[in-house]
Amino acid sequence: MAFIASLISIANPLVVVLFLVLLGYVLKLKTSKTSYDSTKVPGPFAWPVFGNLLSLGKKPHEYLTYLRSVYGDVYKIKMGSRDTIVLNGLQTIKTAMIKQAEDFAGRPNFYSFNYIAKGKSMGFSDYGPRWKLHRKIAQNSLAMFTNKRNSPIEEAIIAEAEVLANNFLNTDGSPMNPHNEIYLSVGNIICALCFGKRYKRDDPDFMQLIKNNDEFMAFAGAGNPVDIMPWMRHFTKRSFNKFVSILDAMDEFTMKKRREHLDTFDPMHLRDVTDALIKTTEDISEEEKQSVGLTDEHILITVQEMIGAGFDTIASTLQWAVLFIATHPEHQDKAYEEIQSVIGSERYPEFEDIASLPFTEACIIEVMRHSCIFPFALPHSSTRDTNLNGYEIPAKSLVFVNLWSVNYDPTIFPDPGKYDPYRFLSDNGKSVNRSAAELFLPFGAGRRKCPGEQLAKMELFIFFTTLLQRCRFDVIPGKEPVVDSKYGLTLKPKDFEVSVSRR
Ligand code: HEM
Repeated sequence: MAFIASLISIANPLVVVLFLVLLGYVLKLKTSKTSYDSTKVPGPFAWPVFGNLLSLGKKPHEYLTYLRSVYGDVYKIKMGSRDTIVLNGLQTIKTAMIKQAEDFAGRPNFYSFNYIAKGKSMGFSDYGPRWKLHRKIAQNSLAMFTNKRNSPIEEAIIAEAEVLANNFLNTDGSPMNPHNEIYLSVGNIICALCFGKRYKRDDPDFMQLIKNNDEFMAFAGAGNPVDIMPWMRHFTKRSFNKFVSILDAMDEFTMKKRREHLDTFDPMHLRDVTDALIKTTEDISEEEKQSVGLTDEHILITVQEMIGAGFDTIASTLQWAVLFIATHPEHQDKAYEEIQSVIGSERYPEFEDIASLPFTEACIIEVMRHSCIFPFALPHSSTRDTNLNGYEIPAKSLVFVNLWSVNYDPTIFPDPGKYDPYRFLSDNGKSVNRSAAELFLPFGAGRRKCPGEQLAKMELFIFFTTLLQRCRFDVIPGKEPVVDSKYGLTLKPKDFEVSVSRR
């Protein structure tokens, strides 16, 4: 009691009131009778106002995976005052995302989602007829340029991989951080896809796009507290306005590109995703659009989504790839020998080589498992009252899909912290073990599964194989990289340096 009296004498009355409310809350919890109901989702104690936020730590995916061992595959935490269901483990996540696909295909109504792509994004909008049509349009416009054999995008990736390998080799064995060059190359592929053009590194438009993207990632990666505690918008106005101004710059950039495209648009010759979307606005009838509430603005702004989703994801994965390969010279040499025996050094790798390079492909699959760049997919929401594994889940619950709990499940992948491509090779080592590769879900599953999977696989394979064909990556003695991640919108490796020499 003396402690409370001295607290009252020194503290701000508001803090004291808050303290007493918390104390009352804890005492009430301790004294109230708990009646056990097996259909109620279990979970840890949550504080008022902050819920479990303060326990998440710097690596929320690791903490939430630990909670799986206490509460099982389905449990509840509070993000601020918001109930959040966390789904863990391969079978439970597949049941929710595939068997009960409609029940869990929603997105939460986060405050910041109203501002991304002027609130007209496909990826951040809730499930329903408008989303379905929007998703179909996005998927078709991507597929037009990424699924075809000899697609122009494949040519652009091959050319850009050569640029990347040469720029690495130009460092002449001095210590280098691969981050910037990888970002510029991957950014150029997104530009080729969306705007039909690869840029010189110092082109002003290209530099603007990279700047916008960097700022967006830095801001969004730090998390928007207003999403889970909307009342905080009154205290974070200045930083939220900064976020909105970054989004405005991104809108302005895509509008400018759209105007340029409209000046030279030819419906018989679609050059890129922007053209494909312009044509879609003409092809779909007004009645169909109106019946679901989709506008031309929704359709055209989809290009911004491709840039946002297709840039950081692939660039982060490639950085991880360089890190793992430099720290595992035995795997690097084996992949190099495989590439030499199948492709040699006279021509550059193409996507169809993937079928003849099982070890190299296994190295990439293991990069995706180990790096787990999306530990929680994107936030989901339940679309109706439902039941999962015997637990009742109310409509509109915020749902986190813990993909990390799958990639790092030791019962599926023994010693999960080890980079081991052999996990994904068949016993005779002559082919990829496809069943093993299906034991984790890097692109999510079900209705919201990533529509960029095909492009991502093509890009990762061509960049990775070309780099290994041309370059040797070594760690720098005395400056060995720490294999660890920075938490953000995607998990990225902590900064590291390697040296590059010619093969
Ligand atoms: C290594 C590369 C990539 C990985 C690991 C990845 C992974 C993911 C994951 C886990 C999701 C969330 C799924 C969910 O919410 O359940 C997602 C969504 C999405 N991804 Fe990717 N992605 C990659 C590359 C790309 C690329 C290249 C594009 C497009 C150019 C793209 C476009 C999208 C879009 C638009 C969504 C939202 C889908 C929706 O809500 O319906 N992604 N991705």
